[in-house]
Amino acid sequence: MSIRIGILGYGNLGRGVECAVKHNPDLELVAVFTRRDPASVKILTDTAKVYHVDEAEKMKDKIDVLILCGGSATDLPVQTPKYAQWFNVVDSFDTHARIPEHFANVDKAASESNHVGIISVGWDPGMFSLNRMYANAILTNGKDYTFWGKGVSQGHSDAIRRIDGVKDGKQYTIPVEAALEAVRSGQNPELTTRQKHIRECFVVAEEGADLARIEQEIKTMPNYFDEYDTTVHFISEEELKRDHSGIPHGGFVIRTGKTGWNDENSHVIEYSLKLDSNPEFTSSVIAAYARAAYRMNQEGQKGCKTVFDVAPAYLSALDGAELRKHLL
Ligand SMILES: NC(=O)C1=CN([C@@H]2O[C@H](COP(=O)(O)OP(=O)(O)OC[C@H]3O[C@@H](n4cnc5c(N)ncnc54)[C@H](OP(=O)(O)O)[C@@H]3O)[C@@H](O)[C@H]2O)C=CC1
Ligand SMILES: N[C@@H](C[C@H]1CC(C(=O)O)=NO1)C(=O)O
Repeated sequence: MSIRIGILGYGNLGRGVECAVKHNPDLELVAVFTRRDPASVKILTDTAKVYHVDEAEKMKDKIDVLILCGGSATDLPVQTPKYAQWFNVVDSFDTHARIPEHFANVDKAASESNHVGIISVGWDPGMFSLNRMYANAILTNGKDYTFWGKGVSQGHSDAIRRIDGVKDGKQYTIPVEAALEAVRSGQNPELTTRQKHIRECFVVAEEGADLARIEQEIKTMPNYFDEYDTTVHFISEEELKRDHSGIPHGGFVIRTGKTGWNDENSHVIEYSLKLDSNPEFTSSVIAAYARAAYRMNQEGQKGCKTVFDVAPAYLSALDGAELRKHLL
């Protein structure tokens, strides 16, 4: 029997999840929920329907896992705990500084309703988090670094679009070459947040909007831009569509460490991603964790989980001997 999936929020990530479900034969898309007029939202899966979010609770017995695809800046802090009352949920919440608060809110709702809520699923947080954790557990005497880009951060782009007077926008994260070089050459440098990345924003402003205010709001935005050197370019909708239509990204986690009685041996662990489509890759991770959420709940588990709490076998559509073929 297929695992019945619902999507709440139909943007880049929502479209990516719809596509990821197609690539997972044991998953079936049942419904897409939106805050907009459902008639205005066109999906590509003809066996599913679009509903207004107000209809979601009525479908709690028709959906095994609801995937929250809203923005982290303002949507998920409200939506994930709300819908965890009625569903197993998975989200991609990535406002790193607010994850503890989000975890507590989702854990309360999911525990009380006997559901599983897996938060902060994707690549960072998500797969990069897992690899940082593995590397630190293995090379206890070491140092690690995370670099992203050059690519489009969906979280930062969503945060820009939420600013009053912004019609559309995209944010590129760009690693600082000197920092990359110092890490790769094994200098183990101490680097501040500002020394590792710069952020470049391309913004389409509403007619008559106060551009200086928008630029200031972006540059001083806590948890997103205030610790970075950020540039803001105001462009037309046509230019954004023509020059910035893709959502590529990537990056890597690297940890160097030493072993031996006198630290005589050095080791390097590296995990890297090169993504044509940030949303489609993120959605592929989410689809695997939706499978896990369903299975864990079927075993009687409940409450909020992160990628650290999910045994890898829950993620795979394979089991038993087929799964163990990955050991070979
Ligand atoms: N952990 C990780 O590694 C990653 C996390 N993310 C997270 O995913 C979040 C979502 O990113 P993304 O999907 O790019 O954000 P979008 O801005 O594309 O979508 C966010 C929400 O906005 C609404 N929306 C989308 N398009 C429109 C439109 N044309 N008009 C009006 N409303 C619209 C949708 O809700 P509705 O349908 O209800 O209107 C949608 O759920 C990011 O904020 C980021 O935090 C992303 C990538 C990686
Ligand atoms: N959550 C990020 C995924 C990675 C990319 C990123 C950044 O460019 O700052 N941080 O984490 C996203 O929304 O794209």
